[in-house]
Amino acid sequence: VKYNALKYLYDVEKTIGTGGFAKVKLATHLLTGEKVAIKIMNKSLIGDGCPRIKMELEALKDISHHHICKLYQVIETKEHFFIVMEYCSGGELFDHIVEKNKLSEFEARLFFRQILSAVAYLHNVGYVHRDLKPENILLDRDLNLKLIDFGLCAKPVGGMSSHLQTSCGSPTYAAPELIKGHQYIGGKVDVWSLGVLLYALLCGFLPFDCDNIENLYKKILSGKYSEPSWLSEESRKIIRDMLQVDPKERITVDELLSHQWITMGCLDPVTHNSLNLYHEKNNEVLNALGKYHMIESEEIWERINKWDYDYDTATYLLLLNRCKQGLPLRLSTQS
Ligand SMILES: COc1cccc(Nc2ncc(-c3ccc(C(=O)NCC(=O)Nc4ccccc4)cc3)c(OCC3CCNCC3)n2)c1
Repeated sequence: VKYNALKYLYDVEKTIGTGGFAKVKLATHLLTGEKVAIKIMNKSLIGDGCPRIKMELEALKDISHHHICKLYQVIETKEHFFIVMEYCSGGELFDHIVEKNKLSEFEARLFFRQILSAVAYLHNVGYVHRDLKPENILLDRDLNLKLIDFGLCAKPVGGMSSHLQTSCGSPTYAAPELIKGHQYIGGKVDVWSLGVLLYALLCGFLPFDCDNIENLYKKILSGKYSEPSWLSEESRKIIRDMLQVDPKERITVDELLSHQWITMGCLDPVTHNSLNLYHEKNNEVLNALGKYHMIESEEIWERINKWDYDYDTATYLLLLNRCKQGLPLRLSTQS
């Protein structure tokens, strides 16, 4: 199927993922030749004026963190939303763990610190993820982690403390209070999922797993899981701190940032700060764009600095990415 809205802008290639409402296609941004992931949603499937999509898109526009997949462009037509996102060429963390069976404590620490900084940043800007699982954690070409929210979960408007009723996310990683349908604090739900995630990284299998949902729920509500012999005392402790059934007993994200397991090996505490400057102005990229369009770079910046998430935004952000990796800035003329 050819999408007219993408013609002359992107060369759409294979499908790399399909979810409930959406499918994701690998594509090439024609002006820069960079790979992107385009999440295509059929409006008729989503119905009711798509408020959750609009909420997610507003969230994504606010988010700029080196461990969260970047939004490049949004195209809306009568029947579709096209969400152009950063493409992670390393695939899913899940496949990476499966292939390595389990990670050493050192490797798990490096990965987990990256996920923790992404979640801490999200909470700091007032969003809760609520669907943290290996399928939603991707790897870029340098094995840096990139958090995504493939499942399209709504984000709380009222920031962290608002009690959220809507339950979403896969039960395997879902906190006890979430599956009990109780009122819950979003941030605490993410900590439970982080605990399940770290357990999976260190053990190569899940703490609560079952062939049927009933027993899975019972196990999660019991909070009982096995501790394999190879787990160090510190690993057991941080997992225990996160997999507390009672949210009030559960460690907070802020406490996790400087947990002894996190800083082991003389590592600094994890920070929620992003390495990306918000709406960063980069003169090297502006000069390259100015030359290409034969316009003053200041005038280019006037357009870019509106952050309309149109093709210009995508081009600027893709070139900014290349510039930060020390790669040459190229603008293809065959567009
Ligand atoms: C090399 O082989 C491979 C193999 C597999 C993948 C790749 N690469 C690759 N890169 C990029 C994507 C992608 C990025 C963002 C979104 C998204 O929906 N963002 C929205 C979003 O992140 N909201 C949000 C985030 C944080 C807070 C609030 C809101 C969706 C998809 C991808 O997808 C494929 C799926 C497949 C099923 N499992 C999940 C990934 N795949 C490459």
